Order: sequence, then structure tokens, then C-alpha cells
Amino acid sequence: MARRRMVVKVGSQVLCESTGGLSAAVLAGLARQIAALRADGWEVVLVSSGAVAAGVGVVDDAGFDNPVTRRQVLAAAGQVRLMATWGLHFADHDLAIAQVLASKSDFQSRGHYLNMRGCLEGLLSAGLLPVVNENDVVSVTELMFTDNDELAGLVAAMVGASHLCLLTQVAGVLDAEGTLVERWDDETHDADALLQRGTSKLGRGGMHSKLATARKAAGLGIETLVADGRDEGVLAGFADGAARGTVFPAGGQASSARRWLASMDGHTLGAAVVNAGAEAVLTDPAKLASVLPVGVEAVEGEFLRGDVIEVRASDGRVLGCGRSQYDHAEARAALGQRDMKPLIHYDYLYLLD
Ligand SMILES: Nc1ncnc2c1ncn2[C@@H]1O[C@H](COP(=O)(O)OP(=O)(O)O)[C@@H](O)[C@H]1O
Ligand SMILES: N[C@@H](CCC(=O)OP(=O)(O)O)C(=O)O
Repeated sequence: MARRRMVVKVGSQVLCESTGGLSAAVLAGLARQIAALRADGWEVVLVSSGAVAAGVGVVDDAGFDNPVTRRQVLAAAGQVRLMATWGLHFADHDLAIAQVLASKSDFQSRGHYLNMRGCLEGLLSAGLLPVVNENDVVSVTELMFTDNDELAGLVAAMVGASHLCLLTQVAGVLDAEGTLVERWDDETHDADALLQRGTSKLGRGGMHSKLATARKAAGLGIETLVADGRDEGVLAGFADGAARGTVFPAGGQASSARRWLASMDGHTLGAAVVNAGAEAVLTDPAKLASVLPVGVEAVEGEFLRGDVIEVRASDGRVLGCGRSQYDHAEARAALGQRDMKPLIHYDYLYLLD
């Protein structure tokens, strides 16, 4: 049977009462649904927001002038409460949980990436439920993910999930008339026409970020759903092929290297700017080409061998990204030279469509 592995992401607004604080009823309901999935043979990774919101009930936050410090303190204190509360609800179903905190840099180097993947695989094979959140204490400004929807998409790609479920406080993606879009189709739906760029009171990225994550995950072969986290049957419906919400059908399959590279798009540590000749070869769908130093005009940023770098055209257009076989100094020294090993081998090159 094909792998049945679901990443479930729950937004802050779903987990919290309108008056503030975590909602025991919602957490209990989700724990019950996840336990039922597991009993049915599914492996599950939970990505839970809510640390900052939970921290509001723990810390008197009136005294913080610096908003960054305020958020760090609320998250650090709230994460403990969040995990303790999840722990109690999962214990009712004899399920032990484990905490995994991630930051953007964990996806930027292949070494960190493999360590985190190894840990998640270890937790799943030991029968534990990994509960993932962003490490809000160190993730500040440019080091932050857009939000936990993006993190959930990265985790789903990392663990080779078959399904990704983004739970929020609306029924799914709504069209301009407020009607639910049941099945997303890139050909007929226009994201920009549909979405307001707002978020709910506690949310960070809004529907825009859910849509970006869902489309990308579906493109990597992960069936994705955006749905109402307060719907008591939402996970079972998705698992049984009778999803309620907006479904993004999985398109194709991607290798594990390709999933890693795709998840790095937008988070790279450096760039190689290629000349027009190299661009023509790389973007020719009939060819499978590596990025060779002879076709590279400039190297930007600081990176190590094995890190992912962006590939750009000379006018700044992003063509894709790939794993560099040189560090930044070696790459600069090799610029424009013939008969050198590829800067990026085609097996580790991800080109945008
Ligand atoms: N077309 C749309 N369909 C549904 N929700 C939308 C749309 N455009 C904007 N939104 C807003 O996006 C919000 C969900 O994103 P967000 O607040 O980040 O939630 P979460 O905390 O679940 O991540 C919705 O509550 C809604 O206010
Ligand atoms: N890491 C933050 C969540 C940030 C976030 O993306 O929130 P949300 O948009 O509600 O999923 C927290 O735990 O408070």
C-alpha cells in the first residue's frame, strides 16, 4: 500500500478561545481525530502554532517596549504551556508526543536538513507524535518563515508526506462571492483576484500564504487540503477521500533531492548569475544541463559546498536553485573557466517553470 503519512498544521486562531487562551475543547477534538488516524494506520506529524497566543495567558506582557522581545518571551513561555496541553490531550489516547522546533536555517544546509529529517523519521518509527513549531526565540525578522503554513509545507516535503492538511478558522479558500472553492485548479482560479492580504487577529500569513504553500506542495505530489479546524470530521474525511474544504490535487511525484531543493526556493544563502548562453541551455526543456563555471558571470553571497544557491539570469530573473559543489570562494575563483566540474550538477538543480 502507498505510504499514508499526513502533516496536519493548526493555526493559532483555531486553537484559541475568542477571549484568549487555548481552547480545551478544540485541542481535545483534534487529539481524538489524530489518534483515530493513527489507529487506522496513518503516520502523522502535527505542526502546531499557538505559542505566542498561549503565552498571553502566562506572561504579563504590558511591560515590553520592544515588540521582538515581547514576542520571544510570549513564545518561550507559551510553547511550554502549548506542549503541556497537547501532551495531556494526547495522553487520553495513550499517545506520547515529542517537540521539534525548527528555524529557517535548518532548511538551508543539507546537513541540518538531513539531521532534522532523521529525527522526524526516528520519532515516527518509535510511534511518537512529532509536534513541530517554529523556534520563535531565535527566528526573528529575516530569519523567520513567512508563517507556520510555509513550515508545514517544508516539513511535508521533508518527510515525503502523502497528505498535507492546513487547518484554519474558515471553511477553505473562498471566492470573491464568499463561496467555497472545493477543488483548486491553477488553470481556472486566479489567486490574486481572490484573496485579500489580511490575516485573522492571531494569524500571521493569511490565506495568501496557505495558497502558496498548498500549490507548491501539490506540485511536489502531496495532496493538500485547506479546511476548517473546528470541523469534527475534517481529518477522517480527508483520509477517506471525502474532504471538506479546498483540495489541491497532487500533481506528479518528486525525488527527495527535488523536494529539498524546491523547499529552498526563496531561502538560499547565495546566488550564481548565469550568462545568456547558459540560460538558453538550462531553460531548454529538451536538455538536461548542469550549471558550469564557464557560463557563470557572478557569484553572490557566502555559502559552503553542499549549500543551496539561487540561479539567476543576468537581468535578475530567478531561474531556480541548486546544490553547489563549490564554496563561495572556490566558485568565484572558477568563474568563466572551462573544463571544471559543474557548479551545480543537474541531479541537484531545480528550475522554476
Ligand atoms: N479568499 C479567502 N478565502 C478565505 N479566507 C481568506 C481569503 N482571503 C483572506 N482570507 C483570510 O485569511 C484568514 C486565514 O489566515 P490566518 O489568519 O493566517 O489563519 P491561521 O491562523 O489559521 O494560519 C481567514 O480567516 C480570512 O480572514
Ligand atoms: N510560531 C508561532 C505561530 C506563527 C504562525 O504562523 O501562526 P498562524 O498563522 O496562526 O499559523 C506561534 O506558535 O505562536
